[in-house]
Amino acid sequence: MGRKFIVGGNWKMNSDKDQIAEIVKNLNSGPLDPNVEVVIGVPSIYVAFVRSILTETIGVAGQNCWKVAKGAFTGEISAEMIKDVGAEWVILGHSERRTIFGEKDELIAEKVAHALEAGLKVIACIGETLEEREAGQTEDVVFRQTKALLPAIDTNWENVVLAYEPVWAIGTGKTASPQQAQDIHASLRSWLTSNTSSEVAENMRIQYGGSVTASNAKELAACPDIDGFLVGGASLKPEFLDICNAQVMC
Ligand SMILES: O=C(CO)COP(=O)(O)O
Repeated sequence: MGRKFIVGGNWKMNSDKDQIAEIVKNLNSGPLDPNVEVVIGVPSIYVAFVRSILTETIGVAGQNCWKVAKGAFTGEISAEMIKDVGAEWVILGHSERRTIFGEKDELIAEKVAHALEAGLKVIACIGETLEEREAGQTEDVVFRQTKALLPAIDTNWENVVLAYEPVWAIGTGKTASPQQAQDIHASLRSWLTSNTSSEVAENMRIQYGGSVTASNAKELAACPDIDGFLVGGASLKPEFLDICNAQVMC
């Protein structure tokens, strides 16, 4: 069986209740390709609201969580809480968490381990900065970021999706070319073969993220190792449906 295409929307810190009602109305009315899994990452405070109005065929994700279930961590939210209010997924290790909030590989691994233990599925993000790409370090960086996750994931690979998001392509309008993205996805898959198992590598869904829009989605979706997208800005717009349906339209 092939890998099921999976498209995530990452709303980041955007939207209010009125805008959410509008976006969800659009998603609920579709049409959505039944062969594509769709998940939307919403601000935690809106998870319950989104879950209550969104069609059950679309998953809901938190965009971050803390690494333990409960305790004296003022301002934090646990994986258990995200699950309790109806989300099935959490996005972890996003480059904005890494750069703005200083999250390191080790902390991200702890979060991934705990989220999986709590019963959430995880979209784990990796990706190089422009400086790292220009210094020829792209593979070193994404392999290092993925390696840090291995003990955290252990045998739980079926509940993990990897999102390759080159930092220089996020929110910049500068998409990786299909070839650039495909090259890294293929290298990651062969790294997974060597460092996990050929079964894990073959089944692992690797999303591409970074300025994905309805106009570049089809070409990217046609690449053999691109198994979906993680979409920021365009996930707030009606074109998100076209991105979700990109695979059937190519
Ligand atoms: O960060 C992203 C998704 O997680 C990508 O954001 P953009 O699609 O806005 O570039």
